[in-house]
Amino acid sequence: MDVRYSTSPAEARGYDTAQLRRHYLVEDVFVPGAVRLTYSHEDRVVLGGAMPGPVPLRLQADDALRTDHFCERRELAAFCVGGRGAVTVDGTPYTLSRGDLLYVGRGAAEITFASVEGAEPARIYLASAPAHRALPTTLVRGQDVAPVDLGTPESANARTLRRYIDGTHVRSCQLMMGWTQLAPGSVWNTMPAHTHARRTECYFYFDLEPDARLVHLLGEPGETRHVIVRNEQAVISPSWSIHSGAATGSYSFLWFMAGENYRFDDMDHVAMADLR
Ligand SMILES: O=C(O)C(=O)C[C@H](O)C(=O)CO
Ligand SMILES: [Zn+2]
Repeated sequence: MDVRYSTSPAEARGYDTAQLRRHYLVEDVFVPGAVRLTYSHEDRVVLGGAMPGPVPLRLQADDALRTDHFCERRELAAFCVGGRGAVTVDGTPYTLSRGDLLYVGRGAAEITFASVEGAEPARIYLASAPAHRALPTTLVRGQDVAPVDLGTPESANARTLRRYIDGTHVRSCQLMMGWTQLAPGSVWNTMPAHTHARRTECYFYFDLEPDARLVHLLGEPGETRHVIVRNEQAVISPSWSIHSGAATGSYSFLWFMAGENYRFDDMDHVAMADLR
């Protein structure tokens, strides 16, 4: 497990490109035949990916957690980004197609990932946070999540947001998660920008063409920095950081949050005039 320490706004002001990337960018989310995880000390979230080949992959606890099982004291969301996957939780299999999400409650002991035979290998994005109680493992089909349209083509930020985990379809302790898809021709997400001092948020960008790049903005509103992101990479945003981006082509992203409070819309909005 790749471990990332928390960072402060004062430190981030002095980071060069390599330091910004080392602290905030997660480059290799999907590695064939592996589960790759990053543990962040920001709200103790874990993010990563599983890309099972013919052999099922087991989700291990890792020394960073010092528990017997990964979900012994945490909850997990597994979102199918591509292919068809089977996630088995304590003997119960759930089949996921692109756009489906499985929430796994605290206490699940044995979690494995497999690709469905004959289908394209599954790419399953993983997001996790500490949990104070056990809530039911729940499968959410993408088609059952209501879309909300945001932005306008004139502002190049027309996009559709789907909230998968916000207390409606799934009860969770801390995790809030969703999928935002940019409309053709629109490139900006989350602008005007916001922070939420109460929570860490991570973005996982996908559906970019191989040569396309996304400029992800982070940092305090008055001291922004950027990282250049390619397809299927993730960015960790500490609670004091904006999280916004524009790409050279169309894309999608998964966002998840964990920390204090459980209200999607308790953002601290940033006026355009305050961005630097
Ligand atoms: O497109 C957007 O705007 C988003 O998806 C915003 C995220 O959901 C977010 O930052 C929630 O705090
Ligand atoms: Zn946010």
